[in-house]
Formats: sequence, C-alpha cells, structure tokens
Amino acid sequence: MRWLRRPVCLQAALLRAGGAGLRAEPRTASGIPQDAGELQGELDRFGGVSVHLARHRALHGLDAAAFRRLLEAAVQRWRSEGRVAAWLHVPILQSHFIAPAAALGFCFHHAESHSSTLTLWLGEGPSRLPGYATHQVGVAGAVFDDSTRKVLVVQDRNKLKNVWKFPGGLSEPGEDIGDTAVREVFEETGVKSEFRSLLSIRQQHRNPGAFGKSDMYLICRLHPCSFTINFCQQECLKCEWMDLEKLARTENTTPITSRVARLLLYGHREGFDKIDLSMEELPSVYTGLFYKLYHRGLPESYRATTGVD
Ligand SMILES: NC(=O)C1=CN([C@@H]2O[C@H](COP(=O)(O)OP(=O)(O)OC[C@H]3O[C@@H](n4cnc5c(N)ncnc54)[C@H](O)[C@@H]3O)[C@@H](O)[C@H]2O)C=CC1
Ligand SMILES: [Mg+2]
Repeated sequence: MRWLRRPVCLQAALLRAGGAGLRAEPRTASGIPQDAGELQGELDRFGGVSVHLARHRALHGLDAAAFRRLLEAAVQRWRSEGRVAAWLHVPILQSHFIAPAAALGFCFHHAESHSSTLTLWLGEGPSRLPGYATHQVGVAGAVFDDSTRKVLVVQDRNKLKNVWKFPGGLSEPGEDIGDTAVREVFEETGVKSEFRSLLSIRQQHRNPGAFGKSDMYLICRLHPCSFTINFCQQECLKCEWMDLEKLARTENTTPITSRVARLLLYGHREGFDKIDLSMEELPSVYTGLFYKLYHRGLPESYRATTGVD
C-alpha cells in the first residue's frame, strides 16, 4: 500500500490560513448561527474523525466564511484531542465548502458521482492515509469451442489499429471477473458463454485509457453456449470464429492475444488444468462477505500422496 504524502503546498496553505486549528475562535463568531453548534464527526478505528456534511442540517444556508470558522474550530479541537486525521464528506451541492476546507489544508482524497471526500492529516510526520483506487480493471473472454478448435475474436471499431483480439471491456463496480467477461462477450458479439478459468493478467501503469492510472487487463477462458454472431456495430468492426492455430500465428493481433492463443493451444492438447487459474469462492474474515480466489489447482497425484484436499 502507498501512503499519501502531504504536499509541500499544504504547509503553505496551513500558514496562510493562520495555522489551521491553532488559532482559537469564539464559538459564537459572527456568521455562525447559534444552532450550527460544533462540527461533530464519527471516530474511526485508526483515531481519525469523519464528518458527513449532508448529516449536518444546521449547515444549510451557511456561507463559506462562516463554514471556515466552524471547521477551523473543529480542527483545533480534533488536534487537541489527538485525532490523527479528518475526513470531510462533501455532497456535490455543498461544493462551496470545498474552498474554505482547502484553505485550512484539506486536500481531495476522491470524488464519486454525487460527493467528494477531502482529508487533512493531523498526526505526527507525513500522512499515513491510504490513497484511493489505483487501477482500472478490464476483462476479455477467450471463448473456445473444443469441437471445432475455433475461438471468438473481434476487431475494435474505436482503436488506432485494427487487430484481432478477444472481446471484452471494463469491469463494473462490484462485478466478478468472470461475469464481466461473459457480459462483455455477449454485449459485443451476441454469443452466450460460461466462465471456466482465468488465463492471464497484464498490468500497465500510466495508461492513457485509464485516465493515467494503472490498468489490469485479465483474460478468461469461456465455454460457448451459443454460436450465432450478432456483433455490436458501435464497438466492433469485425467479429468471427477463428481457427485457434491461425490466431496463434497471425501477425495481425496484439502480443497478449497471441500469447493467450498459444496457451489455449497447449491447454487444448495437454489439458486445461495445465493452464487454468481456477476459481473458488471462500468466506471472508468480514462476516457475511465472500471472496473469489483464483489459482492453479494442485495436481491430483500430489493431492493423493500428501492427503491434501
Ligand atoms: N491488449 C489488448 O488486446 C487490448 C486490451 N484492452 C484492455 O481492455 C480494457 C478496456 O476494454 P475496451 O474494449 O476498450 O472497453 P469497453 O468495451 O468497456 O468500452 C469501450 C467503449 O467505451 C466507449 N468509450 C470509451 N471511452 C470513451 C470516451 N472517452 N468517450 C466516449 N466513449 C468512450 C466507446 O464506445 C468504446 O467502444 C482495458 O483494460 C484495456 O487495457 C483494450 C484493447 C486491446
Ligand atoms: Mg470492448
């Protein structure tokens, strides 16, 4: 895990703000309605405090200057109580509170569609707060038909170069890898399929298609349940069932597709257990939650001799 470093400019911002939280302000400072009271937060297990502005009805109608005084008093209180960090959750319609928070040293941690989250490190030394999401996940499906030795391939419409690749796309929040592969294959080609295993993982940093973040591109092995192609005209230029050997040899493809085609050829010949990272669902330490674990299976002979299940 990477820790968020407090930017140097933040120190300057703190100084400009007169030392956030270091200058006491009367609770009844002008501009703060009596009923605005103190900005109360919830404690987390690391010793930080979280404030959801949406839950503070008294803030409605408060101007930016009054909010700043309220926040400054709260920061001073949190510092004196030894809190390590402050998290400020700001609904998009209260974005006018972001600038005063930034003037006190708060920085963006992340933003989702209707709210942003800002943080201020209050502990000793550099910030130890974890960053937000670092990767986007794309998943493709290699739908392989054992009986004809053909595999489903597409050419993307919106790419700079027209090369053969497996149909696929970006994972949605909370979506399993296998479900993304099956969904994307169906959306792009009209072919129905079932998840069998994970075959490869590609990690690439500073990906322009991931807004400069890192990109994980995973290829799954899928079993076809239908064969009629009805490809998406917006996303694909071409789509066909291609002989696997031809895909493994063609130059008109990406290095990843080419390698996975060769892997599939080997699996078809020697058994897919030689190439599959199969999936097992297990209970998480977080009660009620489950996770999916992908790994190579232990050989039958090894399991028999060691008694490992
Ligand atoms: N090595 C390979 O063979 C390739 C790997 N990939 C990986 O696949 C994943 C993404 O797959 P895709 O098929 O590209 O995603 P996708 O299938 O989820 O969506 C692509 C579609 O999103 C729309 N779109 C994307 N950006 C847009 C924008 N800025 N404005 C308007 N519309 C936009 C376009 O309609 C585009 O066709 C990534 O992980 C990427 O790294 C993608 C292409 C080739
Ligand atoms: Mg796609």
